[in-house]
Amino acid sequence: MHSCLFPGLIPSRSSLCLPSLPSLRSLVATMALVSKNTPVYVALCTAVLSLFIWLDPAAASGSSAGSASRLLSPYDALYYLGVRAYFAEEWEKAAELLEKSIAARETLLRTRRECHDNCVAAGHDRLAKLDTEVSSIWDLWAMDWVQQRAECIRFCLNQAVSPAAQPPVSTDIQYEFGTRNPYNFLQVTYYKLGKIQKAVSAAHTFFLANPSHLEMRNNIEKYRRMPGVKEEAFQDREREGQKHWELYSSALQFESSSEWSRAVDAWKECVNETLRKTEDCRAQCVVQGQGFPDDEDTASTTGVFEKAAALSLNLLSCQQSCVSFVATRPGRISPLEDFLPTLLEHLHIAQFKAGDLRGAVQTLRSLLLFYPSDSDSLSNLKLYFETLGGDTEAQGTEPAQEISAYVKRSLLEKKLLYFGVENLNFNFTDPDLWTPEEVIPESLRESWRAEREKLNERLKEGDREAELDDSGFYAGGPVPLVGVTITMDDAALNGTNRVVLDGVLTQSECETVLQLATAAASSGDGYRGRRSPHTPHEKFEGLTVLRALKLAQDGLIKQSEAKLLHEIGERARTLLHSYFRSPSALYFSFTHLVCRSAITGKQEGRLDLSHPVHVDNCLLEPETRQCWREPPAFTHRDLSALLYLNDDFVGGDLFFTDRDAKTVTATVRPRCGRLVGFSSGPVNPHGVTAVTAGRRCTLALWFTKEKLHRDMEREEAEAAWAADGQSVTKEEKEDSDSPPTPPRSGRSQGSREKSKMRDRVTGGRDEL
Ligand SMILES: O=C(O)CCC(=O)C(=O)O
Ligand SMILES: [Fe+2]
Repeated sequence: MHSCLFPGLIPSRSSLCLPSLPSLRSLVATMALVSKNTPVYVALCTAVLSLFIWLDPAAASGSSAGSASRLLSPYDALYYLGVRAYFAEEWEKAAELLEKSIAARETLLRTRRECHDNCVAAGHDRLAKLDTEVSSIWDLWAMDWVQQRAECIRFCLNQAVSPAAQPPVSTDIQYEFGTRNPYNFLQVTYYKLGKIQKAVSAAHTFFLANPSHLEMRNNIEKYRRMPGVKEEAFQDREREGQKHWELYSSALQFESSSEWSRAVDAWKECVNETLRKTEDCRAQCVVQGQGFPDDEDTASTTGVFEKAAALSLNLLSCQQSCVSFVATRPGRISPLEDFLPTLLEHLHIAQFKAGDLRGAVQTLRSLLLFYPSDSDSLSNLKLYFETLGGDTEAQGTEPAQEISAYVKRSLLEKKLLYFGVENLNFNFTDPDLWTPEEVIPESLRESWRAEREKLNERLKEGDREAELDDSGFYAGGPVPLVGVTITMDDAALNGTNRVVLDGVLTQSECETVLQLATAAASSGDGYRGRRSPHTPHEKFEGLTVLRALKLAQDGLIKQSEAKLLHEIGERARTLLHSYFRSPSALYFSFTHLVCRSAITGKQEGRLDLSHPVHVDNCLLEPETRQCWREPPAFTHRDLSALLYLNDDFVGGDLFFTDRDAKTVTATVRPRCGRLVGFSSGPVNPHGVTAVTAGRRCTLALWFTKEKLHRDMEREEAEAAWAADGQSVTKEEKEDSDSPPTPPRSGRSQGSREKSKMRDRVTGGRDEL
């Protein structure tokens, strides 16, 4: 029941085409699983769900724990129903069910924690017998203890949670809630209901965990401009679970303003809150249940002890992973490394600065439990002792008890886990950097050493980027167009698979395309000027080839101008395909003519960028230098290109950086006919400096090696031209006299309608 409901959503989702479809990775993933039996399956699932809700009235109410007659409903079922109501545009119902599913999940997590805590002591009396008995009797007492604990937890959960809500939810649902996607649905739902304050807090809650979601960023900006929307409306509804991050930020702030005693308080609270949250997470591992490791064949052929070992290893691994869970900020993919030791490091320094030397010694001793031979910590300890003078009592301060217990328990878990890795084929990713070498089996250390050496090799100056670019492109091929020159290559641009070509457009071609941008912007069709999704100080206008075609059909621009836009894209593709010696065909993935204009009067003291540093096909995480090829990044983009049209503006330089998103490795000044090409992956983080005066126009192009991801809109424009008997690859003579023709296909019409919706809060597909 828990996993059968997703396919039911797919037909609704794809057929309704609502303006702001929350990105359900899981829905898309499940789409592949939809078989020809899907409608039956969907109907069955829906029927089962309705029956469940009918049998258990508490389900629809998402009732809270505490009374046997009103048991807690499964939050995933409520969520599915809420999403169904959303796609059926039943907004009241959607809001009610989505809220209930959020509340039911909160209650479930709280109940599990309570049951865990209530049952900690269950069966302890049996444990006392372990020392007194031997052999098989010993086993029986141990099993008795397990059963007592199990019975206690079962009883506790049954008091409050319906049986259907007790098994773990599917990973899809975990992902949905982990990425706060229910708030994405709620944002639209409340907007539709005219409940703007609630829409704002839902938008804000979602955006905090999805900071690169451009559509939501636009929505938030629109909300900010709405009369009556106050700053207080931007509330994080998940704030309760993120207290330690709030404390972390304020502690850092106190530190930077040298308010040491306030910093001490904030760091202490942050440590406590982090420990509390870790315990909470670990309790969930115990109560929600653990499956066997992946290899089910082994699990089914092995005996009781091996199964028990597999299960306990899974439990330990889940508990260890809480370190990463707690250390990952909302909206980040990776945890902050060494989180707890880092907090202690900050704390002891703040204590020292605030004059609490005894506290500083205690915290430093706690830190030394993680890194017993760290030379900086040891010399700090010496310094603290010296400062304390003869106060031997203070010098002898023991580490904090909870930290000692934490380290001791963690070490024991790691020992068991590494034993499993070495001898039982178990996979375990250690979330900590402080794990002492002696806990890690020698064979594992050996293979890590080899990997590290390989990486170090690669990190040697100059070698680094070239080694890591796996795009398949290989810069340095010929440039097959007369008049085009290579102005900067990899060496000049200080990177890999980057190029600047000049002379790709003539001055008059630049002027024509610039006029096209002006005409499109003032036509009221196509994209209207809207605030840049990247900065409030600039306006953003864009035009695709298909929209240009429509403007031409409506007689607002010349056909030849629309075709020129198309043709110069082809020119760029030919040049870059050859220069980068692309091993496969390159398809257009997305192209638009885009202008960024400084908003006058809003430029004073600007510190932001016109386009923040990013990588085109993955999500860059500068702290870890990782780049995640996953949505909302445009993961299918392989090659990026910018064909510049003018230089009469201030600012607006393109720059490349290192993966830290800070170290600028090359800068390119736009000018008419200059084409910059680069592979879209992690070797090429880039950004655009603020445009502080004038308008900067560019034809931005992205290519993909996968035909599946080619730009269908572009093909639609080509088909329309072909149907008219017009060539689309050659420049045409002017045809300003030809009468405007209506759009040719339903799909074109659809696109136009979409463009009209663009200014609404719920916005359309984001094409940036
Ligand atoms: O306009 C530019 O120079 C760069 C724009 C860009 O990086 C992008 O749109 O992804
Ligand atoms: Fe880019």
